[in-house]
Amino acid sequence: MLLRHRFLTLQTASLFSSSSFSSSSVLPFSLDFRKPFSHTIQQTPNLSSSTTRHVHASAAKDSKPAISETAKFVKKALFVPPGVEPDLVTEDMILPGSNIVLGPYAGHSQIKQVEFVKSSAKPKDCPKDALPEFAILGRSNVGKSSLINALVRKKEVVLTSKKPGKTQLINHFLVNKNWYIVDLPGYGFANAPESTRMDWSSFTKGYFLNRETLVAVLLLVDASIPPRKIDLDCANWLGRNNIPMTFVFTKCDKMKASKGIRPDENIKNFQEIIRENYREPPPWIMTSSVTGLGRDELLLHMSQLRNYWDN
Ligand SMILES: Nc1nc2c(ncn2[C@@H]2O[C@H](COP(=O)(O)OP(=O)(O)OP(=O)(O)O)[C@@H](O)[C@H]2O)c(=O)[nH]1
Ligand SMILES: [Mg+2]
Repeated sequence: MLLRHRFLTLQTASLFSSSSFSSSSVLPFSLDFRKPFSHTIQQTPNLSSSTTRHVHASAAKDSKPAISETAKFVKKALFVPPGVEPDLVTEDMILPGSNIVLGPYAGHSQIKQVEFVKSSAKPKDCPKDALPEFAILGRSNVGKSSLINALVRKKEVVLTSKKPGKTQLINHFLVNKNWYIVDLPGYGFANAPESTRMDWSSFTKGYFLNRETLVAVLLLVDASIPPRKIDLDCANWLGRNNIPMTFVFTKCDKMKASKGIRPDENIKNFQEIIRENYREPPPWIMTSSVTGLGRDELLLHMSQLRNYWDN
């Protein structure tokens, strides 16, 4: 059994209902922590979900201020990690700009040291030292390499480019000598025919399916453009294959986004689709590699996933 299944598993549920994503082969999924930490929110959340009520009730009981705009924006579809009782979630446990509740497994999160280890052309060539790792996945040009540079606070640890397709190999970066960040090739080149767009999977498919040390995939989604089918197709593929993931919205600094739609609106629209199709909400977080938005929060989230995985 893959080690990552000790941490969390994505489960398939009923068929997609959204017409834009309807396909007989497309299945939604939900997050489901395995025992002994099975504190998931049970039903499809909406504005009046059980979690919301818990947040409100808890805040009222403790005479805390009313729920913040951020928490409202989260739309009450919280990601509750292992070790947290959903009934006891309070607003101050939610990471700003995300739906992620911080739990007891969160720990040391800052990056003190990072070193490039290797580029692998094939999944079987990846490091074999069994350290936990996070894969950075997303459409070409979404900002994968930039996010890694922002996380490690180095400008050029990873090459970035205006030209899509810069990252061609599986690149392993060792952090603090005990976990990896993995930069992957992007999928969905603009202008490429649909048939070749998902070719990334033939390259990285083996990696996702066989990498036992994969704690989670950070699936990057560009918040400066409206939701793309290919991103949801990718999320769906990961879900069907029980690969844990976190949605990381990038380019949230681009407030003058294309087509006059702002990042927060794009994210809300994306959330609407997610909420329609997922029984349990995956964790998601807003980031900007330009301003550093979400950096520390994402690292904290990664620390709780990693520490639980290590446990
Ligand atoms: N404004 C803004 N631009 C960004 C951000 N992140 C990345 N970019 C820009 O987006 C472009 C692509 O960034 P990369 O980090 O190279 O994207 P990538 O996903 O690694 O691309 P591939 O390796 O080709 O798949 C570059 O011009 C970056 O400067 C961000 O948070 N805000
Ligand atoms: Mg790149």
